[in-house]
Amino acid sequence: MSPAAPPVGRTDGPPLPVVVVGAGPTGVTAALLLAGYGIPSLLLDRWTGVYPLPRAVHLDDEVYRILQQVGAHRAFAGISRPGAGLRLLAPDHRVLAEFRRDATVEAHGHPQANMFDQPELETLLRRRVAEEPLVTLRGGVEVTGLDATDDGPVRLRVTDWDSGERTTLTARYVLGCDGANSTVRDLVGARLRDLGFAQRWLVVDVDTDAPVDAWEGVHQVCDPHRAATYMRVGPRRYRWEFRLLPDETAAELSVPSALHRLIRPWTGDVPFEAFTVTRCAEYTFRAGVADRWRVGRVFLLGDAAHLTPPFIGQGMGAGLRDAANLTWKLAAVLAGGLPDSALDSYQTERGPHVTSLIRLATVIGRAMTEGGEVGNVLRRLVVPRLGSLLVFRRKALDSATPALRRSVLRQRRTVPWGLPGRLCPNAPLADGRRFDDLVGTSFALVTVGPLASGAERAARLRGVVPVSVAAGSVLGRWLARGRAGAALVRPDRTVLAAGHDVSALLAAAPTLTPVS
Ligand SMILES: O=C(O)/C=C/c1cccc(O)c1
Repeated sequence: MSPAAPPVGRTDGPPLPVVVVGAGPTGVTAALLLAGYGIPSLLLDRWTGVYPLPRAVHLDDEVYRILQQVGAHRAFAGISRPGAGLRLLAPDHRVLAEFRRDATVEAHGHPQANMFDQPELETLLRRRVAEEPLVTLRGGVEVTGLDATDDGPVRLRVTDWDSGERTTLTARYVLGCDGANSTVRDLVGARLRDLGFAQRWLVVDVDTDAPVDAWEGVHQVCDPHRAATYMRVGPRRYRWEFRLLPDETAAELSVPSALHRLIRPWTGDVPFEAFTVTRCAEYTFRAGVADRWRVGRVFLLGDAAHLTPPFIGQGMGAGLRDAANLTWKLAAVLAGGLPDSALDSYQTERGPHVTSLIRLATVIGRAMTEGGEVGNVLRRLVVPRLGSLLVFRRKALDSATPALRRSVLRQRRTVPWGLPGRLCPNAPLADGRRFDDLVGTSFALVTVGPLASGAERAARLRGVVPVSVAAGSVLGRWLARGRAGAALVRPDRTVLAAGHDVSALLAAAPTLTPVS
């Protein structure tokens, strides 16, 4: 924790630019991204340290790019291991379908699937916070009140858990990243819309140096009698999840003999004593999306805005995607380069994206658990054909997740093959760097061949990084596939606009640095 919060932001001082409530992965990432755009923030959390128990275990290559943007990718490489992919298995563990993930790094510059231990990730993100002068972290405090009007600063009442001292802060914007039971969501009157999925599962985390001789990807056992998930998370760490049947309690399955029976299909003859169970707890996996992600100048991010069952490993990443989507816009608004109304695009863009991933996760969850014996027959027929679904289908240069198809930032409707709304690949460039290394926190204009000197000057004046590529290069081919000669790419790597008129593309780039 930083020694003390700055005095600014109290009601008697100038408002803070941004207060972030919740210092989990989403909140910390949002604060670090804001710092990258030069925006100071105060990060508040109920606890003083990192929550010690494992939760999320996977992120994909798109989300890895966000960790790169906050300078955490090298440390993350040290604590994560590439995942081999996803297998859907029959009750007898025969493989029904396999979706391999690539540990080489073609589209986004990082392995496609990455397994990790969440407390380790949070610890390294906190280390980045400690290095970052623009982020002040205050732990042990709770937000107990919020007054949000549409145009004035937000007033937050904050209570210190130890001393009971109450402070009132003001902020121009507040980001509620305070998780599934979000206080901020309640205080602004937003509601989580239930998407009709609730299943009780037993989550078992294990530490061992005993060999677990299993395929190094995620195993999803489709079995209405005992659906299960298994995956290796780290050199010594393993996760199992078992669906609880309606009449079962977590307690009865948590005793060593019952646990041993459950994990034996993977551990074989290894004695149960070789495994240290670090957590064995019941979770209800739910699906839901908040009705409003913005109320005045308060925004909801991460689990405060949406809940996803874990079956495709996209839960935590969704929060980091929220942070990447919102923070550059907030920076542009605070710099005077975009109107406040541009922030409405946050829910417009992120809502459909996260909803489609939640729906896919629930489809997988149901495919694993429902239908009895008839379901088992159907699964044998249908599951091998799931490869046509997004997330499962990963071709070179494809994104893992859908394009952002709706946005108030774009005037025209996009066409299915078009680049707007898609992520620009983090492709290698002629000088050996990759796209993200060159572009950093700026807008970029990707063109085939160099820009004319006037256009290059105009780009630099607007803070847009020109990226000229050869027609046969990865990005040159990507532009051609999108039937465009140039693409304007936002700092969150999403294509804002594409076409052939470079001046029109440049004019669409907002200012991210203060307008004097
Ligand atoms: O699709 C993948 O590569 C990973 C899927 C995944 C990851 C973590 C947990 C899961 O239940 C699925």
